Amino acid sequence: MKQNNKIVIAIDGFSSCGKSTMAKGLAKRIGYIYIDSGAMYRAVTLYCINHNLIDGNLIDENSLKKQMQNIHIEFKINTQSGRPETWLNGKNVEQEIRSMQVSNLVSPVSALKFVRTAMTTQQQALGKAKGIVMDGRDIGTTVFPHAELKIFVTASAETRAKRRLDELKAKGENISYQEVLKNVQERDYIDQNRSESPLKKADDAILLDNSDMTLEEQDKWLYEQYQKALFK
Ligand SMILES: Nc1ncnc2c1ncn2[C@@H]1O[C@H](COP(=O)(O)OP(=O)(O)O)[C@@H](O)[C@H]1O
Ligand SMILES: Nc1ccn([C@@H]2O[C@H](COP(=O)(O)OP(=O)(O)O)[C@@H](O)[C@H]2O)c(=O)n1
Repeated sequence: MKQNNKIVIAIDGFSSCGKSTMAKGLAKRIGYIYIDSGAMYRAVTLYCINHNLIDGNLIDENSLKKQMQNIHIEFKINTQSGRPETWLNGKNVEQEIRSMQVSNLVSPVSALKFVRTAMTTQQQALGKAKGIVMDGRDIGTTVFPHAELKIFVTASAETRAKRRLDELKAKGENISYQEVLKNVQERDYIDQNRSESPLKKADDAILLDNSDMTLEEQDKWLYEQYQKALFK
């Protein structure tokens, strides 16, 4: 049911396929709130790193479970860029959460049931009034199963790794294509095979393979899907 003609838009898909770029662009164009659900899982992972809850690949699940109540995640619009930034316990962590250190640990943290329950509850609260574009892995399947528009984005792992590599290099990270490709493939595997709300296309989601699409072409395509969903 639309509330004052506002709907919920879920954009799920594989790592680094362009979900956030598409979601941000559409939200800005139609005046919706944009929520990067991945940033929330990244913020939990950063909290774990900062509080020594991860040793190698081993997560101190009992301690993390007790400390979930200490993890407060907010999104605040940067007045200069106009873009939302992720804040963890009162600190702007938008840059830190995008590091490879976080990217190498976020999938195991995100596979924990109590982490997913806490994040999903917060995500659903954010979308209560509709008028939201949320991107992630399980938005159309678990967080907003009744979303009026669901998109599932994919592209070849090699294309996605190249896109992420270019993004990280532009931010000054010194990293190899092989390292990025390995992280993309590992996270896709873990995300798809975890027992709790795994990454998979919702039956009623529209599939988009944007391997050969430009930023402009995918934005145009997404806006057309939004217009169709409004008048469904
Ligand atoms: N169609 C596209 N062609 C080329 N680069 C793209 C395309 N879509 C997104 N990108 C770039 O790929 C990188 C990852 O995009 P992002 O939206 O962060 O992916 P995701 O949110 O799926 O992880 C960004 O640098 C973005 O500008
Ligand atoms: N709704 C979501 C969003 C992200 N995640 C987890 O968080 C990780 C990082 O998500 P992200 O969207 O920031 O990652 P990228 O697609 O930007 O590489 C994913 O690899 C998942 O493990 C999740 O489990 N559920």
